[in-house]
Amino acid sequence: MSDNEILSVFEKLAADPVSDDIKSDEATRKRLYEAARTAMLKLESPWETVQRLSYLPQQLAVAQLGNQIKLWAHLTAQPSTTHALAASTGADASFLRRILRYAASQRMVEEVDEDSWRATNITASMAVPGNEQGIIHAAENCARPYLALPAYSQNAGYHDPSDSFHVPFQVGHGTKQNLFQWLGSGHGNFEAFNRYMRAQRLGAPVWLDKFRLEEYCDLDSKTERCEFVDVGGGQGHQCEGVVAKFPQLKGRVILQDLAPVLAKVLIPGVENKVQDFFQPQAVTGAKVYYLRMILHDWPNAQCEVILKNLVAGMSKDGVLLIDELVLPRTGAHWYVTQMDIAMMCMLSARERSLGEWEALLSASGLKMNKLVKYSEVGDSIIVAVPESRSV
Ligand SMILES: C[S@@+](CC[C@H](N)C(=O)[O-])C[C@H]1O[C@@H](n2cnc3c(N)ncnc32)[C@H](O)[C@@H]1O
Repeated sequence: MSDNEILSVFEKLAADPVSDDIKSDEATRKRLYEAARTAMLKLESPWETVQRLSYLPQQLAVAQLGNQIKLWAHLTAQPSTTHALAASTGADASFLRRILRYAASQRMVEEVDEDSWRATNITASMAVPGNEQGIIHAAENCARPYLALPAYSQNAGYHDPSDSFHVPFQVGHGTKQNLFQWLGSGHGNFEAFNRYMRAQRLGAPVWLDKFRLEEYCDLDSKTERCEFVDVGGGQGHQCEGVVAKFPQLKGRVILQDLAPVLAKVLIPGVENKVQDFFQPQAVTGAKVYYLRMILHDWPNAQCEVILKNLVAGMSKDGVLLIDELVLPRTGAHWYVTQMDIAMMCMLSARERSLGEWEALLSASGLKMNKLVKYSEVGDSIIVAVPESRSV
């Protein structure tokens, strides 16, 4: 293909609306997105690189501000003018024009004409309630720790942190508490954290679509036995999913987390039980203990405590389901690598490769029985059983 042909393909892609065929074919859309993203980065000049990196935090700040004044929601509802938006948001027109002009240059909105704007796919995405919470969580809880990584490392040495009380988080927020203590004692934005944890995988592949939970739970159980415990289950969305998928499930479904998290959660068919996972597990002998995005929050030493507490409470036929990312040996996706750095900065934690998972399980008295990968980027269910078990 000649340079001119390449140019016309890219220009057409940039100018035209995304075709319905591409929109309805997620695999092709993703391939195109990744290819265009890589191509853009390959084309970048040194000046463009420094501009992109230096002003990156502005995107997050403007995204949050637009949600604060419902700018994105107003524009998603209908195209509008600077003055009409000033009237509906309460912001000054001159201030708003500058925000909108920046947003248009990032395709967060589209500039139709002078002082005339309409929504893009990005405007609408920013206004989705779960994404709005993600933006607040990133801006208020995470951004300072990320930016503190160099200062922290210069002082602490350039190695993996291993203690959640000594990570960029403390430097960024000027605190001695770790993330969960800090959020739980009224700092930062706990509500945004909790609501984003619930929403962050909306639209992403769901483990229950690929993993056959019914092979591990007794759907017809007539006993009081607990069939499913979501350990550190947050707002209970996975318990909710289990109950919705298996309405016939008779056994108990239990949601565990810290008291402030469970305070406002009420899901029909799900029992709430306050449980600190660093303490012995109070619900013993359950069929399935499920941990989603828990172990990636902690360094190995704490993960071992969490896992050993579960092993001690497991009966002969119980299993542990670990719902986490598994890093490939090479070519990890940007979603996974940015999550890994987030875990490092916020909690001294990490995403893990297959070998790292196996080592952690073995150190905790467990072994991997099965691995079911349910997303392209590596979301997986690791089925683990006590090491002493024969299968
Ligand atoms: C990253 S969130 C994951 C929540 C949920 N499993 C999910 O997938 O959305 C980590 C959860 O661990 C909980 N947590 C933190 N420390 C805990 C502890 N010591 N005992 C029990 N839960 C804890 C938090 O309150 C939070 O709900």
